[in-house]
Amino acid sequence: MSRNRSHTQHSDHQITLDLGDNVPPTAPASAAKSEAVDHSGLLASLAQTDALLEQWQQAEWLRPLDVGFARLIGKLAEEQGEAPRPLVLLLAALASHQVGRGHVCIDLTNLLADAGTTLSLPPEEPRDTFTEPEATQRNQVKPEDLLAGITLSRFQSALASTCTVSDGSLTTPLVLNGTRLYLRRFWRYEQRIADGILQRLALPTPLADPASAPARTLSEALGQLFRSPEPVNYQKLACALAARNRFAVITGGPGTGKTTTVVNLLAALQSVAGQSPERSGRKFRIRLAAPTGKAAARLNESIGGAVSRLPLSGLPGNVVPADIPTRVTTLHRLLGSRPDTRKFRHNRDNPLLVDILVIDEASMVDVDLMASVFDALPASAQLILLGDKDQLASVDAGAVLGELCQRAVIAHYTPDTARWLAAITAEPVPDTLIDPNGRAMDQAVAMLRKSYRFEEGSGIRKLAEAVNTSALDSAVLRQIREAEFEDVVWLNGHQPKPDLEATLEQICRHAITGSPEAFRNAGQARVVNGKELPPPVGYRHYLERMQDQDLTETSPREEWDALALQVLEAFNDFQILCALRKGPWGVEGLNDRVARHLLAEKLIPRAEGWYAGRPVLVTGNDYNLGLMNGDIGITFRVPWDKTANGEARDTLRVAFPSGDSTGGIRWISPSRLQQLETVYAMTVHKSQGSEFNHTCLVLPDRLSPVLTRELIYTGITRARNWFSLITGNQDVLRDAVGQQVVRASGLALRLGEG
Ligand SMILES: Nc1ncnc2c1ncn2[C@@H]1O[C@H](COP(=O)(O)OP(=O)(O)OP(=O)(O)O)[C@@H](O)[C@H]1O
Repeated sequence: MSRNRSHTQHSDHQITLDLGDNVPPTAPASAAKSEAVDHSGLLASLAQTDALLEQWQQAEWLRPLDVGFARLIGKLAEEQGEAPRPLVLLLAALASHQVGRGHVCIDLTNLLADAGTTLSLPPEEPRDTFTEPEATQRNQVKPEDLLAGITLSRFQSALASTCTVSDGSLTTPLVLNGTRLYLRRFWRYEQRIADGILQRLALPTPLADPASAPARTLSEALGQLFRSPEPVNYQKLACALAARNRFAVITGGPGTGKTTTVVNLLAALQSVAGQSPERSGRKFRIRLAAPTGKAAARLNESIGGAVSRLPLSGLPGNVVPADIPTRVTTLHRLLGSRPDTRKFRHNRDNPLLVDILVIDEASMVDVDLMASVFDALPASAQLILLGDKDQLASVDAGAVLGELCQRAVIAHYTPDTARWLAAITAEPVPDTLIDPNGRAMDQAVAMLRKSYRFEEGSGIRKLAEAVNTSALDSAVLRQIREAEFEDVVWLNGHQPKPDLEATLEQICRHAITGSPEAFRNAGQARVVNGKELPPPVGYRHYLERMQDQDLTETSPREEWDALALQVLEAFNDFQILCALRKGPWGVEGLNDRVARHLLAEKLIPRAEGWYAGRPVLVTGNDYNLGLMNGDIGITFRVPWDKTANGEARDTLRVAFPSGDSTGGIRWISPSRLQQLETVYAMTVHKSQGSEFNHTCLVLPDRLSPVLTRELIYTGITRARNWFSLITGNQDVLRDAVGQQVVRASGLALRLGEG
């Protein structure tokens, strides 16, 4: 998953399995130092391989699911009268392991070239103390040692000789495509996505001829919608490109105008529909969706304003605001998720009633969900994906958006596309983006390149760009260490290896106040886009707002709702983000510690269990309660219940935003909430799709595979106005940026072939 990671050394082998005649059961110290310990015996018999997989499972290197899958493959082979091959079982377990790590398949060439890095085994978690499984890890035979003498042709001949593997034309549980080995389900997801894209790209477009009536309408509409002069108006180019194709991707960093662009695009498309004699002026049915409740809520908030600012009256085709939806739903809701099954209500047999579907935050959509989207869309429906290609990929397998945008920076527009774009938009397409050998897929990807949210001197912008382009050199590091930016501070950047305990205390103090004094001019009088910003805050801010209320049992519910909304907004003004989950630098450790500090400051009444002020993060979808993974609520003490003699009685309720644009609140009793955690600290993974006024990114004291460029970039870009960094070691930021996520998949290849 990550490149450039230090390689595991061979010096600490201890053979803990019975290796038969080849190798003594416990390798002597001298042999342990040798690079040449032969582990091939472990692949000589099924029993040996099975025992090895069992050991890897015990050490928590593999999931029970991975080992179970390998055994199932063995059983299937036996049922077909075939002697199961140890190598096939090993590869089956490893392919399943890779899926658990977000890869769609396992690339056998990469596996042989560098098994340790490819599999991220042994797992590296920066911890000082070892639990029992971790201690056993130290004695494991490592995959790279096991595979040391094996060649690609040996893999291939083993896979060719079993009925459990095919090229996909047979219904086998494993599929081998070139050197990529898939679990069939994932091969199918990828195939369905590729087919859905290629089929759409091949559909004829009525806009192909710039002189045609629909193309002229599009051109006129875009001219009305984009009036302000820009050296190159990438938003306008993106609109034209996405309007032309039944499948399109619009990618861009924070504040580059993805929402603005898509709203303009939808207005332009409705304009074309409104003028179309074939449609008799009937407008398109449009739906907007996002992968999580949080992301949907965020788009909900911004889209209404963007639609209301549209200059619709000047557009051809009689476009009215109601033609552009402002309600955003989650993808699961849109597709019709059903309890206890991965299957959705909408599918090939029951497609969605939609002409255009827009998916925001598409980087969070995994291959399973994306394949379901294509299944549920009518063949002629237009799909537009929006997202930031540089963010972390989905938690589950796949990195669809990232893969589709692999060539986005240089665009690779063919001269034909460039001519068409110039004719429709009257915008010049820079020569650097033109490539006579551009592929069909390239013609459907648009990248927004100018940030409208962050001004030129913004440290958040500068830092995000430096991380993204690996240009985090000592000059940029010095700038953030020496607080040369208004919006960025590295709170302990002057200490190369700060003391653990002192740093954790510093994080807690920062969590309470937001440390405005650390920012330039104490964060005072900072003007952004013509508006003066309040200085940065910490958690004291929302807790004081909560305490400063004088509502009683007779106060109308709307007043409680208004208070909850204010407190939730105030909570959104600060968020600690961690790279890790466990350990002192992780979410679990910091949540405890911050709560204890807030208690000591008398800002909360207790630090454990349920209490007024406890912020919680929902960690799984709950359709009965209408809560989605990622939703954040705050616990309130409310006087709504009555005792037996009719007196008001205080109880706790958790206030969640209703998730639509109504600004309503859902009050839920803590006992009804099943999957949640306290959220003073949150992982960067969980923060995807969210944005906070002030974000504090906490990085641990040493590198681990999870610390990647994508993670750092995602953490930084969650900050809207203020960003603070605290590190356990000064080098960890630069080293993490040197590690990039590369997820194995064949989607780009399939699309390139198409
Ligand atoms: N062409 C433009 N001219 C001036 N301001 C713009 C333009 N495009 C976008 N903006 C402004 O920049 C800000 C960010 O725009 P928008 O919300 O569309 O970006 P985004 O890429 O969707 O952001 P996010 O990072 O939140 O996904 C908004 O305040 C918007 O009004």
